[in-house]
Amino acid sequence: MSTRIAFLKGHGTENDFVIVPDPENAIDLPPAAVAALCDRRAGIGGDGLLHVVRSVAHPEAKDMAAEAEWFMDYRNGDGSIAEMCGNGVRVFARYLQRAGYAGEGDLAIATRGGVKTVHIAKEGDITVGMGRALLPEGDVTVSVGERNWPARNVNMGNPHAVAFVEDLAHAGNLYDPPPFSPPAAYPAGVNVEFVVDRGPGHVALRVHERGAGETRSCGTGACAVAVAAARRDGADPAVTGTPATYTVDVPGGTLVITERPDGEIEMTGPAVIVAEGEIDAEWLEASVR
Ligand SMILES: N[C@@H](CCC[C@H](N)C(=O)O)C(=O)O
Repeated sequence: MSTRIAFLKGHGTENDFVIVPDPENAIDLPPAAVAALCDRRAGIGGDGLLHVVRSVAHPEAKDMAAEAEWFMDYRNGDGSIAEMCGNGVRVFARYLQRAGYAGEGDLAIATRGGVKTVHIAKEGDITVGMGRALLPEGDVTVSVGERNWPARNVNMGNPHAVAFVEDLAHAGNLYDPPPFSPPAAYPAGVNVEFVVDRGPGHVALRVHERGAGETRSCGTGACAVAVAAARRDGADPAVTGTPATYTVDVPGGTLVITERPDGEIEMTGPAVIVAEGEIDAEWLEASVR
């Protein structure tokens, strides 16, 4: 009889994840296994995978264990590693709540992008402190077909290029990464957001996620977009002394982002667990051979 590995499936604004609880870090998840689990036809399907591990049991998180009991070992759907996932960290918190590992209130979660604090309510949306954005200098141009746009570099722990466009349809097919120049701008790849205005403090985006293709939402991307929009709109909170709040519509829902005068960014949005089940360990082993 084959061994079975527990999993759950969840999403935040339809950015969907396979969740693998593994407190003691005992499950081997090489990139091929992650890609097999995230495959939408031959696997469970997901934009990414949330490996739920106690910080003390993971070499990349041991140093954060005093601050945060749990480490979000986040993987993109193609098996690559990413520093941070804004929708994922809310879904991660929802899983911990459901499993009885966390109650209502504030909870610190370790990520490769540092420790994030999540506020868990009994039900409804979850708010996460996303930290500060970095705005690396450098001109970047993003292209789709004959169209080119200047893009703003925003780093939310992971890299983003934000381009304001007239029509989201101009972004075309975002399955493959849109070309950018200079080609060496993002040696480790980049997430690209295309943005239109919907009204004051209200924008909408489509996104190409590094390691996943076009997704229905990206939390770090929505934060990057809110920061780029605030700078464009002359609403930089560090300058005005007033928090800037943007409602960001994504194909899978809506996120609300606030940047405070001290630079700290908060994101609020849904986090839903939709199913739980068991992975056949023999199938998983065979998928990496
Ligand atoms: N969906 C995420 C971002 C996941 C990581 C990203 N694809 C990367 O490679 O940086 C989010 O909600 O932030």
